[in-house]
Amino acid sequence: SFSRLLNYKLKYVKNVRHYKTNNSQSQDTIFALSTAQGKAGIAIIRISGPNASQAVKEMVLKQSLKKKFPIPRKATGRFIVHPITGEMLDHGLVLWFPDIAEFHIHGGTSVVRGVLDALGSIEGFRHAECGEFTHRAFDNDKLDLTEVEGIADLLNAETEAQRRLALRQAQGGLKHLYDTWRQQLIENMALVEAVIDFGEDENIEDEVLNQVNERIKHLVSIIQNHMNDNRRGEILRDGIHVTIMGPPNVGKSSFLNYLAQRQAAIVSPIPGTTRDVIEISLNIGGYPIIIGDTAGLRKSDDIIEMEGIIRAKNLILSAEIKICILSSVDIFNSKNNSLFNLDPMTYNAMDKNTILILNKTDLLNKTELSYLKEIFTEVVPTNYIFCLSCVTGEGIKEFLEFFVTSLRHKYDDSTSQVALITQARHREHLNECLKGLRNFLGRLQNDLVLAAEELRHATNALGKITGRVSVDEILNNISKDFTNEFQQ
Ligand SMILES: Nc1nc2c(ncn2[C@@H]2O[C@H](COP(=O)(O)OP(=O)(O)OP(=O)(O)O)[C@@H](O)[C@H]2O)c(=O)[nH]1
Ligand SMILES: [K+]
Ligand SMILES: [Mg+2]
Repeated sequence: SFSRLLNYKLKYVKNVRHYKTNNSQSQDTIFALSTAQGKAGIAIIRISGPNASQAVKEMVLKQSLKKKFPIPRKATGRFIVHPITGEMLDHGLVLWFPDIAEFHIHGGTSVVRGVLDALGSIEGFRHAECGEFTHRAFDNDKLDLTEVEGIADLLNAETEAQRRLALRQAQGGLKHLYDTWRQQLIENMALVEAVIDFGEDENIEDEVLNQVNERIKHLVSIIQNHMNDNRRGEILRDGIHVTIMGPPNVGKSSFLNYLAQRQAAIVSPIPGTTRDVIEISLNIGGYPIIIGDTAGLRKSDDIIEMEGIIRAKNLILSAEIKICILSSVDIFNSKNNSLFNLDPMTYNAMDKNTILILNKTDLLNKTELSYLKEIFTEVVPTNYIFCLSCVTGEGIKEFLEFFVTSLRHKYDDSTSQVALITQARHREHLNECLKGLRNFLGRLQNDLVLAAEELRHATNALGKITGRVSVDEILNNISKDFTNEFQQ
């Protein structure tokens, strides 16, 4: 009956998650130095493949009185010898994880060379290609693409925020999410296909399709929510772009140098000193910041300065955070002029989220300063105004406290329930998936076959993120088995 067939189909797709690809390359036994090149206290050599245990047998057990194979996942101190000559190479720790052996040896160049050469002399063993261990883990379904990306990001992480983000992904945060969604899609697809192939009772059909409709609608809203993250993950992974802007000579380069704690940009009393964009990477409160100093904005006839201003404007447009610097003393002195003589180029580049810094406060007294702040607040579009001095450092601590708090507010990843999207690639495929699901919902009432095609498309898009086998393959298998069962 129809319901029996449905059950069968659902049972089948439950196993899809464990569907595996076979790869002949993974038959070789490979080895490599897993720790960094060069002299070090300890070096770790890893051996992986079907014959990995051979390395332990030939280099640890053969010449030893202790013939017992190491207990899995337990480090044991052993002599390591050359498999052919029997020459003693080192005394180190041997670890056995089924399919992978590790030798933890002394990190001297000659010791490492000796052990690697010895491994190479074992029949069927070869040195691993770059990234081959990870590749193999992917082929063996131990890691999916997002986990591989996470591990790469973990190696490159320079700040705490990047490390947290990468670790979450390396541990399967995204994989789990996308696999769950994909599984749901496949289940729903099986239902739709069952109706297409074997639907006979309109009541059951309607009931099944209504159910599918509801579930897909729900999933659409979940995916939308997931994507509605202000690109936090992607921005954190690449670094948060902060641009310093403002008129000439207000202390933009001085501010950059203060944050960098070095003379990264040239500072001089001559307006128009900075022309090229100067970008430096900083770790501010655990967040990766790429901060750019720019040419002072003003009308100019100098072609080099004009080019500098064009570059400044481009950087301002692409900034995630804009810091506008003005000179408090200049503004104070022009307080009777319209708009404080504020150049329209600078004024127009400001918006309500711009952080405004009134620099050079060491040249004003307290009364002048608080008066200035009070009247100036009315003129600018932002509420974030800080008074500081790049010469005395006064006020910079307060600015940094605010800055880190607002970074946490905007980019904190630890409050998110699920892992964050970290690459444009993920977003593209998710968009593709959403498109398919929306089309599916639109077509469900009119053309079931076309609708099913859209669902398949959406499922494939998710599979592309995790790098899992194409859905067509799975479904062909399902259909084949299903038809057999039906005919019996
Ligand atoms: N008194 C005082 N002088 C400052 C302060 N910050 C910068 N200056 C001086 O202001 C002048 C201009 O500083 P820069 O850092 O070159 O200013 P800029 O905005 O980068 O200038 P351009 O690159 O030419 O647009 C230099 O003589 C600095 O020493 C400050 O807080 N107090
Ligand atoms: K200057
Ligand atoms: Mg400058």
